[in-house]
Amino acid sequence: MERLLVFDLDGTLVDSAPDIHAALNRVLVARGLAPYDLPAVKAMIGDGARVLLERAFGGRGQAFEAAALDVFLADEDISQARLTAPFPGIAPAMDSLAEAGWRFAVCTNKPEGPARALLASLGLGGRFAAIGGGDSFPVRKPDPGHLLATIAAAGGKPGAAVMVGDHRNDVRAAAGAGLPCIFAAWGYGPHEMAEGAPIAAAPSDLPRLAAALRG
Ligand SMILES: O=C(O)COP(=O)(O)O
Ligand SMILES: [Mg+2]
Repeated sequence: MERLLVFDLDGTLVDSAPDIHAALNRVLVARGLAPYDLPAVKAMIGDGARVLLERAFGGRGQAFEAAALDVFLADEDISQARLTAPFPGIAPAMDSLAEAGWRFAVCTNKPEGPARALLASLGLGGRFAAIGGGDSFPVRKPDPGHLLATIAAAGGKPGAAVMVGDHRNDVRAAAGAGLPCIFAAWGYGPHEMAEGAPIAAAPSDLPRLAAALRG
């Protein structure tokens, strides 16, 4: 059976925090609120754009405004890579996985439109059999339904799939869907979020770990 590696996007495939940081701070500063530093923003990523803004506004003692989410998502930095790039080693790791017969999908809590645009702007869009965004299905990670729907959209089978992600939401979605997850140590989540999942120190570990999980 054809094996499918399902990548999380922000913090796993691409280092998008610098662009998210810049766009978020523009929204805050335009409203007279203090900006955040990059590590603080990395710690707020993982549950989608709306929750990111709720956390950022909440941290400044302000209620979330729906209008701010529209401004944030319309910011070019969210969908056009300016500071964003694939993490070092991702491209060669995908090349060797593809040679070993793996196909790829993306399961991200970022809304699907910006996720697709971002991957296209990096020249990566064509590498994925499916891109499941945070608003593509009725549920999103950590709900396993998001991962299962993405696998189905890719024409894959959960029994031949592996998730790779940098957040507890990725680990829990995979556990709920009954498939293994590799935790990406290069991402934004602290290692405790692996919750016992095998940890890849670098993308170059992925071919070996994925093969061990679905040999
Ligand atoms: O947009 C987010 O908060 C998280 O996105 P991810 O699921 O690709 O990490
Ligand atoms: Mg992530």
